[in-house]
Amino acid sequence: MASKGPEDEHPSVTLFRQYLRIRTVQPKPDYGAAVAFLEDRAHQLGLSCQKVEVAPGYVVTVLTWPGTNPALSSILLNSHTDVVPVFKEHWSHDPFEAFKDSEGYIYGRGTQDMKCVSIQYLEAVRRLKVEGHCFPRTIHMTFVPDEEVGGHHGMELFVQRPEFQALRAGFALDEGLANPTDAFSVFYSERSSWWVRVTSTGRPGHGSRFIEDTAAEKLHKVVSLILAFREKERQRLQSNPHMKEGAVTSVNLTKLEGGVAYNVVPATMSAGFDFRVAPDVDLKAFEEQLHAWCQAAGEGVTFEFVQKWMEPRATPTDDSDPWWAAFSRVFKDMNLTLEAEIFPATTDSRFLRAVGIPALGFSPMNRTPVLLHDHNEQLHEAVFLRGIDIYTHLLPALASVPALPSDS
Ligand SMILES: CSCC[C@H](NC=O)C(=O)O
Ligand SMILES: [Zn+2]
Ligand SMILES: [Zn+2]
Repeated sequence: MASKGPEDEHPSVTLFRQYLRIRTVQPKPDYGAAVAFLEDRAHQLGLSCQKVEVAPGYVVTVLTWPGTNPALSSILLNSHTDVVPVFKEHWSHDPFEAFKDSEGYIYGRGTQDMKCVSIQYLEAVRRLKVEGHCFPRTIHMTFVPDEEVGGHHGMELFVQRPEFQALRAGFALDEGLANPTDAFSVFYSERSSWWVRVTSTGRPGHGSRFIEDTAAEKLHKVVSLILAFREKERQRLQSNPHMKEGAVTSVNLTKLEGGVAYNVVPATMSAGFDFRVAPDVDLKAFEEQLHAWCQAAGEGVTFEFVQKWMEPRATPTDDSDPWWAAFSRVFKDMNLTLEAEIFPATTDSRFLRAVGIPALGFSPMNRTPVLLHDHNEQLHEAVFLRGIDIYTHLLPALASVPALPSDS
């Protein structure tokens, strides 16, 4: 596909590229610049803009398009403003320049995760407003900080605030993942993150000796047991072509710590694991399993949680659910294929679902490889623009869902 020159670039693409150039990159995101950009958009679109500082320096920006029936609950369109760091030397273009190649591929951190979605929401609302539409339900667009490091200074705090209650959200959309095929992925649940530090203690001594009961031997045992479990889950996924990644539990050994010198046997060593526990797992039983692995390794092996999510929830995906019916109908009408899945990592949707708000994770990117957090993250401008079309069909459908028992 031939690319248009800058003079005839679609204005929504130009806006997307402007937003990509804002360096909201962890660990020191320029949130001030993002909030200023969003305030400007609110002004351009004639929308009210509320800023809620959930922690010092952490602002949630809320743009609101009021509905015609204030008695109804609202639609919440969520996106996070931060992006993950880059290894610049591995990129073919500056990740914060929003370079577009001659074929129309836009390179940049956040092209998929998830600055595309933020701009698609804004541009879909703009188009619908310009065309003179209005819908019964209010649409709120929330732009939150801190998602990429866990949302503890973002959505986790926001859902507890009176300003959040006042939004009266009945249903939410948040991020999903690209899909390399013709189909679009939608996520109705997600795995629970359990970050676990296993600490092993044992007898120290001189590095030249056969010391009994060392911390390292016992740590090795735990690591082996956990990696054997990993292999079992990997096989379970691989042997079933219908199974998606989010349906099994994954684990990776992500940290190893310990040791002071080559010739000193250390008394303590530790290993860090990133578990992503599938939503159908009995969490209490799984914690018992962690105890059992440590116990099997020997005396003095313990574990602690660095991150532990205990409230997995699923948003209904049966046609008797009015939100799902409205959402999926749009895809049927547009002749697009939807694949409903469990999100393999975590998103801010978990905080919304935990306070009882049904949420679907959806980033409208088909025919696109999954490149979030990867080098050369990119998105084709045609896929981006098609995403705006999809939202211009989705928003009217969702914001017109008739009154529900939960609305009163
Ligand atoms: C559990 S907090 C970390 C959140 C992070 N979210 C997106 O990548 C993730 O690792 O899934
Ligand atoms: Zn994201
Ligand atoms: Zn991310």
